[in-house]
Amino acid sequence: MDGSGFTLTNLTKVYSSKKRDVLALDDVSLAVPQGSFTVLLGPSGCGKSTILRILADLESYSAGEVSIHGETPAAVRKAHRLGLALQDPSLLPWRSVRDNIRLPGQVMRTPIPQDRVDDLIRLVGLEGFADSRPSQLSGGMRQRVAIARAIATEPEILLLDEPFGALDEITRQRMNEELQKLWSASSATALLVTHSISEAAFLADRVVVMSPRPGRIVGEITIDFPRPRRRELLSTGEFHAVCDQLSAMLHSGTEDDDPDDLVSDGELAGAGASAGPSAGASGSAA
Ligand SMILES: Nc1ncnc2c1ncn2[C@@H]1O[C@H](COP(=O)(O)OP(=O)(O)OP(=O)(O)O)[C@@H](O)[C@H]1O
Repeated sequence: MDGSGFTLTNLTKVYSSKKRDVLALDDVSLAVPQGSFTVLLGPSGCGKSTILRILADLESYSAGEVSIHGETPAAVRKAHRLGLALQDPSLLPWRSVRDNIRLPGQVMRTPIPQDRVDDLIRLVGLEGFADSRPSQLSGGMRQRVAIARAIATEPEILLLDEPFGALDEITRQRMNEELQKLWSASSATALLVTHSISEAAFLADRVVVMSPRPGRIVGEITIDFPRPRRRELLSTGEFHAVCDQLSAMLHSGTEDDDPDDLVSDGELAGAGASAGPSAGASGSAA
């Protein structure tokens, strides 16, 4: 391990099909410091999930370089050093809460000790539900199981794709406080994608703002509200100021947005070959 966290260098992703090519990421460069909590914020279609899927080795990329703690995404995935939670919790319906949380240990052939599984169930507030099936849980409870499963093997890297996107505002905020607690107790490098400005400002050490068509980074803000952050933070002037700054960045990235995300082969060839750093303003807030 080289202590460098994640590094994306001039990353370009083109989704190709017979009908058309979509330039989903255009020359994206990003460094996520080890042990940090970074949030990718942007509107729908800006390529947030594509970045996350590339890091998780679920998607290939067209040009550029990706390094996770000095290694390729494939090497990190094969070594089971990654925890992943997606918008759809994708639990195994025939397994109990306890057995879903134990699953990654079984895949790794390194069983998770029973007392750790019990601790995780307590940590995510599901005491009394260890033997329940996913169908007997609410959406928020299922997401808590998914988060517990993602951190069960104490992964070095935690990738979270809008894990609470389908939840109501109050449950979502509570889950964000829990997630922050769980992450703070670990040493994981976390990357979460969202289109919620307040969620980004609440959770992140650093918010990276993206714009769509093609997906690119338009700026970033360091957020240094002390932790643990509690919901009272949401009503402070400082928090609103950070949200305003993020909102301005988001809008600056979409003002001259071309709604046509289709590009010609010639443009794609140029995009793949260009090697300049992403456009980016950087600032410090709070
Ligand atoms: N498998 C695919 N085939 C073709 N195009 C795709 C595919 N996946 C994503 N795209 C396109 O790539 C672009 C980026 O998609 P991506 O899902 O990464 O965006 P996102 O920012 O995560 O959006 P959302 O917030 O809606 O999930 C979009 O234009 C999308 O239509």
